[in-house]
Amino acid sequence: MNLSDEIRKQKIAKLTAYDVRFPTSLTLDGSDAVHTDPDYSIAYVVLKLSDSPVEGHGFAFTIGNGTDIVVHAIESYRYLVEGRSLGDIYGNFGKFWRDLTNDSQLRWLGPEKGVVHMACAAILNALWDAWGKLEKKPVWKLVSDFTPEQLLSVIDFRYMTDAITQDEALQILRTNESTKAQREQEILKTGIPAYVTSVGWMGYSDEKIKKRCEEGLAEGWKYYKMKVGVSVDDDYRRAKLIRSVIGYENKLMMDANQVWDVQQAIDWMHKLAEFKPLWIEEPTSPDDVLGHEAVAKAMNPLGIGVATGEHCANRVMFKQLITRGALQFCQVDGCRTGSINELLSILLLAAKHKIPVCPHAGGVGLCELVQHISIFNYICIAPTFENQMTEFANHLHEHFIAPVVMKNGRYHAPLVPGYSAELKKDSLEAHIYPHGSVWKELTANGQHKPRH
Ligand SMILES: C[C@H](O)[C@@H](O)CC(=O)C(=O)O
Ligand SMILES: [Mg+2]
Repeated sequence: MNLSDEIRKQKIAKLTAYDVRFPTSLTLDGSDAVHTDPDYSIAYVVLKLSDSPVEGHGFAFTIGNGTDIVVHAIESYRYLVEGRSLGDIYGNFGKFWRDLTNDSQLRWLGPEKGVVHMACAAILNALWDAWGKLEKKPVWKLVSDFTPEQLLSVIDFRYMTDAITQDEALQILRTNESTKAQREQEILKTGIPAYVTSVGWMGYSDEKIKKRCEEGLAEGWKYYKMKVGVSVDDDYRRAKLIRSVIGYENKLMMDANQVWDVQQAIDWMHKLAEFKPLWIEEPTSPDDVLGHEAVAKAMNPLGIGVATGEHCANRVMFKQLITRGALQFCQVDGCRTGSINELLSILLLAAKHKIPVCPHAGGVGLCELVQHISIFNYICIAPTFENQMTEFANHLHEHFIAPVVMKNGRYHAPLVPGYSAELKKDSLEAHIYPHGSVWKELTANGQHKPRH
């Protein structure tokens, strides 16, 4: 990896982690069949450097209670991060990724899954943010400018080589190399396609759903997602309502958030099939590869795909799902798997199998992150927008220093250096849990009761 001396000499001087929560449960933004009252939250990492005012900011997304556990886990990795030079980290990022995610004792809590993996993702996201800022590039541009060989060097291919070899990955990247510049110009002009989730959260009234769909149409949206899975009669009524507003020329997707047994998913979706959903998302347990495969087989004749990924812990799970034909839409998440290093291996595997990647972004800050992933995926790995769109949820963007820019239902490429992950100072301070001003006030007036 080519690194300037300026970058190489920096050390990570300090890692700080914060528990930051937003009270979205008050309005039921983000609610679904199983997460009925989420408070969108992040375990937020700030990395200070030894010889530069640049800071790396990153996070893992959570939905309230338990964010403190992720913060604690992040702090357990401090000894591997503080004092490390950036030359050492970025110079061989694949190796650093392995050092971090496979700490010989902490790995027992995963490995590469759950709270420890989310903690690693938050730290790695902050490192990518710092790298982008030091190179004065948004992260999508930083990664897109890598040569195929440099790109491969940040990936840990262990556990993937039976599904995709480094040579196959190199081939995919080399095939796209000569036309990268063209696609970069294209996305700078027109952005990338997106779909909107915030029209159909489970806790919204019919009136609110109708209004949100009408607003969506006026804003130029073509793809809409609704939550399903509590009552089939309610789902039927809501799907009919949404279709009556958006018509059949626009696309509708459905998300069950893991609520069903396998056969129940199949039966339920037969009842909703007349609304022609493009996909059913998370029909059953996120770990149930065979279950997803069975649902996919049953949905195929109905023209409905299976989408999943927001709860897929790592590349190994994606390997099972993709190679078994158990998903038709790959919903990688910017914080659950091990950041860009691991995402790259999943994107390459998806490209090998011609599976569209539609990153998950229903949360706080996820849209800010995943726009980078979709952009470099399009530029370097999967140069198509056929069924390949990025989720958008219209909440809490105002708290970020460089929020997403949406126009006509499309993300416009972020131009600010870094990973778009940095919170405004005031927002951070006000939302720190439980002592930030927002939480103090909600607790004092009885709108919030701590759950422990
Ligand atoms: C709890 C989250 O809001 C979840 O419902 C998001 C999700 O499933 C999605 O965006 O997709
Ligand atoms: Mg979902």
